[in-house]
Amino acid sequence: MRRAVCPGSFDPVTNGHLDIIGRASRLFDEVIVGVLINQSKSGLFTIEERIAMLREVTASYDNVRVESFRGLLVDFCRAQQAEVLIKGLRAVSDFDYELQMAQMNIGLAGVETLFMPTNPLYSFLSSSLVKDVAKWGGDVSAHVPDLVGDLLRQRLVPTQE
Ligand SMILES: O=C(O)c1ccc2[nH]nc(Br)c2c1
Ligand SMILES: O=C(O)c1ccc2[nH]nc(Br)c2c1
Repeated sequence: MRRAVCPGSFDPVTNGHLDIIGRASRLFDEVIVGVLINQSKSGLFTIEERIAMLREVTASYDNVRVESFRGLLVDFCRAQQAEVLIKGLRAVSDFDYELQMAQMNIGLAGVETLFMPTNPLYSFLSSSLVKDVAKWGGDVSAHVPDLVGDLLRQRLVPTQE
């Protein structure tokens, strides 16, 4: 059983994330989307909300599971019996940090990291950019699943000038 973990904050999930998750689901028997519980940073959406959004938008993939985790990513991989991490790469600038993490994770627990080039359509996307644009009333409907767009609008009353 070939399992892969796809980690992130997913605050919220974007079309870029969904592209990576969908492509990974076609390569592995099972993909576990790991939502990081990060005590030091409070996000826009709660962990439960992020998990609910992810489960909703990945419902059509029968081999994708969504779980949250805290602490070391490699411990989560071991607990899930996943040998591989899957990460999207949007630009060369992503690679520096990702390479460092990948080398650490191999060293820590022999967990491999496979990088997937993001669809060029989404290479400028990030959850934080989407939140910033939505906060000021910008239209992000092309960049996030409809469910997420609706929740963003509900959560972020456009900030008045
Ligand atoms: O949601 C995040 O923080 C995040 C970060 C980095 C990421 N690389 N690939 C994916 Br999918 C991904 C998700
Ligand atoms: O949403 C983010 O912050 C984020 C960061 C880094 C990322 N690499 N690939 C993807 Br998809 C991705 C998404």
